[in-house]
Amino acid sequence: MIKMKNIYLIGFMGSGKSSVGKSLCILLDCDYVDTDTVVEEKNNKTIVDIFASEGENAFRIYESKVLREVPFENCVVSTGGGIIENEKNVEQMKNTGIIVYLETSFSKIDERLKMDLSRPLWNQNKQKKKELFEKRIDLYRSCANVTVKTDDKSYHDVAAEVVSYIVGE
Ligand SMILES: Nc1ncnc2c1ncn2[C@@H]1O[C@H](COP(=O)(O)OP(=O)(O)OP(=O)(O)O)[C@@H](O)[C@H]1O
Ligand SMILES: O=C(O)C1=C[C@@H](O)[C@@H](O)[C@H](O)C1
Ligand SMILES: [Mg+2]
Repeated sequence: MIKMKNIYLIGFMGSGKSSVGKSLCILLDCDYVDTDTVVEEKNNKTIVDIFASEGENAFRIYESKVLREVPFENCVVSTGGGIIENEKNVEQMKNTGIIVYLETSFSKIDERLKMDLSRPLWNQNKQKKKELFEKRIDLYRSCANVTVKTDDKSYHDVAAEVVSYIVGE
């Protein structure tokens, strides 16, 4: 079996990292890790509960630890929206794979996450969400090897576009 570099999907909440990741790992027939899911499984708590009982900093420590434990090859990794806020996380993703930024507009994310209560940093006023979005855009752009716009595409189409970039690498 030919081994491939990891593919790390980054982007804001609701950009489709988890949805695209599942589709992508089927297309590439490789392993799959969703860092948010692993944090929840390891702690036996939802992300909402971790934020409420231990705070965001504790979540960030769990998240970085999970990233460090991901195998160094053959995985599609759907990351959490804030993983790029820690430079060491970015360094590790750069060293072990290709970073794919799923670029999505704020208005599209707002539409997708309208009823969502499972993301503590989305569950705050619109001004704060917008500020977080603006603050992170440059971080996502600066560390990405590949950027795929998602606004008017299904997540299957986004996954297929990622494959076309990877095959062309
Ligand atoms: N390309 C798309 N078209 C339409 N809906 C989408 C698309 N991508 C994701 N969604 C929807 O948006 C919601 C959030 O998607 P998803 O959980 O994959 O985002 P995420 O980037 O993993 O978010 P988080 O950073 O919080 O983990 C889901 O309801 C999903 O079905
Ligand atoms: O953007 C963020 O900071 C987050 C995104 C989600 O994937 C989760 O990692 C958590 O809700 C925090
Ligand atoms: Mg996700």
